[in-house]
Parts: sequence; C-alpha cells; structure tokens
Amino acid sequence: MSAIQFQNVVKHYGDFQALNDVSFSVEEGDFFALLGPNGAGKTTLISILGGLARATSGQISILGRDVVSDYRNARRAVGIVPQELVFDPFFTVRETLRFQSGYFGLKQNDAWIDEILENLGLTSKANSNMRALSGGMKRRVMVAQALVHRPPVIVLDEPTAGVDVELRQTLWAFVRRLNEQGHTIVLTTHYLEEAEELCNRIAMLKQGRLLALEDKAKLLNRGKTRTLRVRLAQGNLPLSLAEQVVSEKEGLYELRLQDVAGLEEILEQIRMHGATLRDVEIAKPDLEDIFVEMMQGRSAV
Ligand SMILES: Nc1ncnc2c1ncn2[C@@H]1O[C@H](COP(=O)(O)OP(=O)(O)OP(=O)(O)O)[C@@H](O)[C@H]1O
Repeated sequence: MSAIQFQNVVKHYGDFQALNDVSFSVEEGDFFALLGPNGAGKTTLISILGGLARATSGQISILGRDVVSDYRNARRAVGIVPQELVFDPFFTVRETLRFQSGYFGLKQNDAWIDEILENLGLTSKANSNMRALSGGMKRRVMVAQALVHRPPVIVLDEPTAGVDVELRQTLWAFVRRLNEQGHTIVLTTHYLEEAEELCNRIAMLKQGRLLALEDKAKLLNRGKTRTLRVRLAQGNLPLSLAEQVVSEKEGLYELRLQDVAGLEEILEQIRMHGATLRDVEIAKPDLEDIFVEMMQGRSAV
C-alpha cells in the first residue's frame, strides 16, 4: 500500500485550473520532495490532502484511507506543517500542543510532547505565550503541532522558508530521524540543495501538471547540462564564448554547456583563440540545473 496516492486530481478555482490530472504515489518510508515554481500547485495539492480544500475531481488516499469518504482516519494518518503560521496567540506552547492532542483524542500525551519540544529546541519556551515567540520559534511550534499524534506520514510545506541556519539543521536532523524510524516524509521547498541532500524521490510540478517523478539518483543522471570550469595558463577566452560564461572569479571561468557534445567545440575555440589551458573540470548537473532544464522544457526526462 502506498503512503499517499494521488489519482487524476483536478482542481479548478473558478475558470482557473490549478491542478491538471495529477497522478502519482508516495511510497511508505519515502523522503519525498514535491518541487515546482511559485504557483505550480504544491500547496493546493497539500490542502486537498489535508481536507482543507476539495478536489474538483480525482481521489487522494493516505495509507489507503480516502481523504473525503474516510476523512477522520485519513486525517489521523498525516501530520501537515502548513506554510502559514496559524496559532492562538493566548495559548502557551504546551497548551497549543495539548489542545492539538485533544483534537485527536489523546489525553496523556505529555511524554511525547516533551520529546518533540526537546527535539525542536523548544523546551525553554514550553510555557511562553505563542505571541511572545519569534517567527522562527512559531514555525517550530507549527512543526511540533503536526507531530503530536505521531502520524506515520508527515508533510512539510516549505518549512524552512525564512528560517535561520540553526533551525534548519535542528529540523532536518529531527525529520531525518523520523524518516529512519519509518515515517514517510513529503517536503516542498524552494531550496533545491535541501531536497537534493535529503530526499530519495522527487516530483516536479509546473502549472498544475506533473512534469517528472523519479528516484533522485536517476533524475540527477538524466540531466544533460554540464558545467565546465576552465583556468587558462595564458591568453583569454574568445568573445564567441561570452554567452556560455556564467561566472568568472580570479581567472576561473564557469561555462554552461547544454550538452556534453558541445565540449570539443569549446576547447577548439579556446585553442584557435591562442589561449592555453591550465586546468579543466567538467561537472554533472545538480538538482537546481535539472530543475531549470525541466522548467524550461529543455530536458529529455
Ligand atoms: N483560493 C484560491 N483561489 C483562486 N486561486 C487560487 C487559490 N489558491 C491558489 N490559487 C491559484 O492556484 C495556483 C497554485 O497555487 P499554489 O499555492 O498551490 O502554488 P504553489 O506551488 O504552492 O506555489 P508557492 O511555491 O508559491 O507556494 C496559483 O496560480 C494560485 O494563484
């Protein structure tokens, strides 16, 4: 059984189609990245998953429980960390988490609440009012809130947008541990290096359509672009290569190649221009390069 199954999900807002026949599944134990530019439909998909919005058509199930017809059980199986900070300013952190536990019918949940607080670096703030917390601290509480009922599936919608390095590291260490313990993690982020480091599977959405769904390793191997780093022993690069140069720092040029086949031509142009090479390095694309390729429709994926 899949952790999450999206089947032919369509969402219209009036005349606007935010999701266009989206089908894919997230398997149990996955650390899954849902990527896409602003407006691609990621939050819409997560809202439907969490029961905050209704799909125009199609089905979504969480561990086999339909999010509409079996809403209560589906809701129990998932913890969603929303993009926005939603909280009652008059509750303390602990009260917020106890209240959320009550929502799931959990009365004696303090041991687990303490563990979550500890893992998110919130122990010293347990008795502070929500309104007295910094933005980053409030975000930690959003994460804690999503975890009170120990959901097997955890969805984080841009959890690290605008948070400092320390929280990022604390959060990822904790989420990684949860994943190792068997929790399925779905993450949306605009920090592609995070997705590249953490996730094993990646889906890319653009304008409501699924563009790619792939194991990370396979996706990284499919990208065609290459980065060429060149240091010259003498002379300089010909002007004809100016368009391909993405940066130059202390004599180290970085050139973007659409395809590895263009390499010989570039080296030939350098030679014809009378320059000689001191060093050359060619690097495979990272997730960000692949993302750009996909979004520009240049990839063969
Ligand atoms: N309630 C709504 N009414 C009308 N249009 C909406 C509504 N919610 C979202 N949209 C539109 O649907 C599209 C998808 O939005 P969504 O928030 O799902 O994108 P996203 O991929 O999460 O983007 P971001 O990376 O910016 O968070 C956007 O064009 C957005 O303007």
